[in-house]
Amino acid sequence: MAPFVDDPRRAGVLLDVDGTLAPIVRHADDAHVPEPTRLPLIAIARRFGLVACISGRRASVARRIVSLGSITYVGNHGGEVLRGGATSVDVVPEIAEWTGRVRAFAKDVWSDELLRLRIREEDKDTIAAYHWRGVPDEAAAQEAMEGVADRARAAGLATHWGRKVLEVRAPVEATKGTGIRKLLEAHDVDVALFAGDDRTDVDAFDTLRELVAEGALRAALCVGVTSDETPDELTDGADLLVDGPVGVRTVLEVLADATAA
Ligand SMILES: O=P(O)(O)OC[C@H]1O[C@H](O[C@H]2O[C@H](CO)[C@@H](O)[C@H](O)[C@H]2O)[C@H](O)[C@@H](O)[C@@H]1O
Repeated sequence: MAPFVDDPRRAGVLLDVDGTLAPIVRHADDAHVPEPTRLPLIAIARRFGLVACISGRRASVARRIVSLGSITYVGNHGGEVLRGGATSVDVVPEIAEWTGRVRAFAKDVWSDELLRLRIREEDKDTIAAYHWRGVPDEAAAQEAMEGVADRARAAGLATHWGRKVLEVRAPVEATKGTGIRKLLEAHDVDVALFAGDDRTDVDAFDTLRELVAEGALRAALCVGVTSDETPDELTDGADLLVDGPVGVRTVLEVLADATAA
């Protein structure tokens, strides 16, 4: 932690939201960041050169979940950004062009069978997400989602699997890594850490390491947040593993306490 707390104004703290700041819950709409996590987050947001959330959520929804308006939110896995204090979201134009096709696919693919399996849709504007956490038969739901993913790819769309969620997206290169790269180009920091719990977060790890190799960062720290659903690639890619959102809270408290003076 020394490179981060020695000169916090030259350090970036980048955080995933669901499963990292906000505990995983059955219904996506119920997610929130607990107050004991928000408190050190608010403290470091005042002291560090860059604090941002890099989420698979829409940027505006991520801001609602975290409930801190002063920091920047990169949303939809790098597809959009809501800057600190801003009221409008910037969407990657090439992705925005696909919104109509993603929506048309989502309408076309929806069926009585998906309804019977109790699969839940999440409309993320440029992304259609399908959730099956806690449905009566999760295995059957996941199998049905394999069919949806096949159809999406056949329609020229991209698919991404997360924690009991399938996402159908534009076939445009946008990841948490591309979002972080753009963000760091606009912020003069020497070191950055990222904490995340899912496959999409490994892109962020990779980009931080690329930035170190390119000389754009002096050091990076990749924090993997573990659960009973941790993908192997996240464990393999992490420099440090912490146990769930409570472990992340501890990291934030360490950063806040060490920079309090
Ligand atoms: O990148 P993140 O901020 O971690 O967002 C990833 C996805 O998070 C949400 O889904 C996940 O959290 C839900 C609430 O705890 C949970 O019910 C679900 O099973 C998880 O997959 C969100 O709904 C997705 O849109 C995000 O892509």
